[in-house]
Amino acid sequence: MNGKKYSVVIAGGGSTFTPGFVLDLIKSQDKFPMRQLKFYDNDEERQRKIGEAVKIIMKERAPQIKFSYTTDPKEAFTDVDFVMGSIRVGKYHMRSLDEKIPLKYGVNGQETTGPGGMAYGLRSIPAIIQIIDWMQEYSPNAWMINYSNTIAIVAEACRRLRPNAKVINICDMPIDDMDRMAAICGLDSWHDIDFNYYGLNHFGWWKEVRNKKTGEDLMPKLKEYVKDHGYWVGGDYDKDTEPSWEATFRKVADDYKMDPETLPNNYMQYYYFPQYEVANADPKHTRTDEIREHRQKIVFGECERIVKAGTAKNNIWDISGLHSEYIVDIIHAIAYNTHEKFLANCPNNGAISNMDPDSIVEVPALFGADGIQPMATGKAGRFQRGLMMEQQTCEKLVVDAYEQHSYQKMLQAFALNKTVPDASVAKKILDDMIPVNAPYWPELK
Ligand SMILES: NC(=O)c1ccc[n+]([C@@H]2O[C@H](COP(=O)([O-])OP(=O)(O)OC[C@H]3O[C@@H](n4cnc5c(N)ncnc54)[C@H](O)[C@@H]3O)[C@@H](O)[C@H]2O)c1
Ligand SMILES: O=P(O)(O)OC[C@H]1O[C@H](O[C@H]2[C@H](O)[C@@H](O)[C@@H](O)O[C@@H]2CO)[C@H](O)[C@@H](O)[C@@H]1O
Ligand SMILES: [Mn+2]
Repeated sequence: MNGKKYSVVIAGGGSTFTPGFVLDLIKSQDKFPMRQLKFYDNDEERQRKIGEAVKIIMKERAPQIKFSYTTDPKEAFTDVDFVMGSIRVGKYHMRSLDEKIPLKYGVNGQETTGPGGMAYGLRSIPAIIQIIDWMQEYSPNAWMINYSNTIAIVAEACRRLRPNAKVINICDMPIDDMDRMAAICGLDSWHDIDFNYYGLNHFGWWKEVRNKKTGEDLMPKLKEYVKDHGYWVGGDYDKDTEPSWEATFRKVADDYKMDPETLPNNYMQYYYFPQYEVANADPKHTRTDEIREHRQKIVFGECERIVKAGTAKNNIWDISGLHSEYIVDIIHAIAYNTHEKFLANCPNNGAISNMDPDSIVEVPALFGADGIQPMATGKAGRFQRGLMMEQQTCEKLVVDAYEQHSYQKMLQAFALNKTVPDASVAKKILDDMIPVNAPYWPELK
């Protein structure tokens, strides 16, 4: 340990994941000692509901850490070592439209994939760039660990618009999938697994999965299980897993059959089976509605209970999810220069030998004080490379649309996407999305 105590700001303090992240930071004071924790949000009321509960949590469990929350960027981003990006531009209101507008035209509506994911990505670009600029102005030595989606598009925008910024774009889906692989193989957690993985964000495959301790190749055992059950573990492991997530993890059994040489990221379902997605969607009740009825209700209800009770004793986050442990691991690796292996979304530069150097890819990387060192993953398979070239071109076209304020580029991004059957459908979806995204998108001409 270097004796230093760190200062962290969560951008998106009103995020449903904030309390869990805070509890994990508190739990990790031995490995990541802190002197200050701040929240920043542009929705004062939403953030206050979480902030007031966290104030009680901090007083009871970590009084040594100075806590505050603010909507003032200078106050938020001054004197910090790490910025955690957890914003949702347009909030759930816009996510609901990302999901429902495509479904009006028989196209799957989803948070980070298809037209919904591209719409979300275009909204996120200016907000993330702004946060990067505030960080660089007020705390020039800080690192930003960005979770804010659509990661693939945000990462391409960072590559183009802020190539030297200290930002790492991460995703916890492969970690969640590997935690399931560990459970399937009778191991404790994803920490017991070594792996070779490549792809784009929410669009990837495992080439190798091994027992980190013994070196045993776990792929045969996993393939035998996954072909029937996907990544669904069931029992105690999945006692709190929501029905739509159960369907996703079970669907991996079909995703896997598209290439039995590898194991798929569960997001492949949206690209392999778009007709299945539409057939099983309810245009009037999408994932956002489920979250409003579940995660958001639970999180804000628990914060209200804590404030009313005046204590955080026995709160629901004491056994926190995977989401935030992963982030704490990453921040620790950078703070203490451990060069541990995680996954990052970054410029390819040869990590996948037969993809363009300027592709944004999701690959294993060593995380340290100097940022990330992406690892060589070898060649993409012919099937995977074809899929990736199309998808990453869509992602690049969205950033073209942002930079050039171009309707044509955004239309091409939608029309090229594997989830959209016809350019005339792409146009209808885009024309419906433009007015509702006016507060967030550049004007597309
Ligand atoms: N990378 C990953 O694998 C991963 C995993 C889980 C969640 N996420 C992402 O984390 C983010 C938070 O998720 P959530 O469901 O908790 O969202 P949420 O809607 O509950 O909270 C997001 C917060 O961001 C705030 N916000 C929106 N625009 C802002 C801006 N310009 N500046 C400051 N604050 C702003 C909102 O007011 C809200 O309080 C989303 O982008 C989600 O997609 C990513
Ligand atoms: O529909 P949501 O909002 O529940 O989830 C969308 C997000 O799903 C993934 O994150 C999961 C994560 O994989 C899991 O370990 C746990 O932490 O829950 C997260 C949210 O459910 C995905 O990686 C994110 O990018 C999505 O935003
Ligand atoms: Mn993700």
